[in-house]
Amino acid sequence: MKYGIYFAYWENKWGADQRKYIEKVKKLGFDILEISCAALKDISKAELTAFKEEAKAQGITLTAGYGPSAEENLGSADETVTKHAIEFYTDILKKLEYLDIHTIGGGIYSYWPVDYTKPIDKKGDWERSVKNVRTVSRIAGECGVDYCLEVLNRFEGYLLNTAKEAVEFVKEVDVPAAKVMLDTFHMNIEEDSMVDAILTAGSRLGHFHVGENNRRVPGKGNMPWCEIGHALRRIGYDKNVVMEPFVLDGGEVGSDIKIWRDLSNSATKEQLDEDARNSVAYLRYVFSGPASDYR
Ligand SMILES: O=C(CO)[C@H](O)[C@H](O)[C@H](O)CO
Ligand SMILES: [Mn+2]
Repeated sequence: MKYGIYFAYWENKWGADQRKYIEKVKKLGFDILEISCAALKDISKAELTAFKEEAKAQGITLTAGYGPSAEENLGSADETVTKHAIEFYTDILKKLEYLDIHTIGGGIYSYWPVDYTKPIDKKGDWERSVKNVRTVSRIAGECGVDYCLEVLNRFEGYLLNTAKEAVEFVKEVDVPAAKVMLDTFHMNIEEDSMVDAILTAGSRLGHFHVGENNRRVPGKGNMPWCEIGHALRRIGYDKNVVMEPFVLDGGEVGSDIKIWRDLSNSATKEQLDEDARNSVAYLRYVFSGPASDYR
């Protein structure tokens, strides 16, 4: 398994300049930096090249996350929206291919965060989304990218709330590049058992986000990390484990993630870095070992 962190731990804007985090995460002991596709929308070829070269020079693997806007919703009943969404993903996937990024994950079958003041048509949106994710994940496959559908908790999404639903969805899409993505923060709200959810996803698990129950760095909350690691080893998971801590309030990120207090306890930049460094060392230790080993 390779271990990473989402840049937004340090930022309050999705579209922030993310290149500087490549060197930082390398120094902190990570293998991966996860970036937001928001930064790729209007990026120049020169900037893309600089990004790619920096990652190569530092020996860092890049992955991509995204929370699509309502205008990029592949499940929308409005054909203008779904047409625009398909064009948007086609452009992003080509950029990911150029950046040598092989994983995109998030609520990329719908939009995020969902506006619950509007009526929800789960059945209709599911059908439209399966059809349009099929189109987009075929393009992803041609670009060498795994299109990973993140299971989100009920307050952030309504189409895929459990691993079981995501497996059904991915089976209906029936394209090899379309995979299930789990996130321990969301699983903790929706799943009966963390272990059973991972076993349910099995070989379809394409990407894995880790975070505590309150979205602090792994090791600072109450998640059963030993059992989670054991379940990942049981399914032979050898892909990416990306931590997605959110501890800073304020800005676009604080508002979308619903951070209404400073979960960092007024941490300095150095303390935030130190927490990330210790957390990835902890995860490497807890998640390693033979499939039969609980320790
Ligand atoms: O878990 C998540 C949201 O709660 C998602 O992984 C990301 O935050 C989202 O895709 C935004 O990039
Ligand atoms: Mn996540």
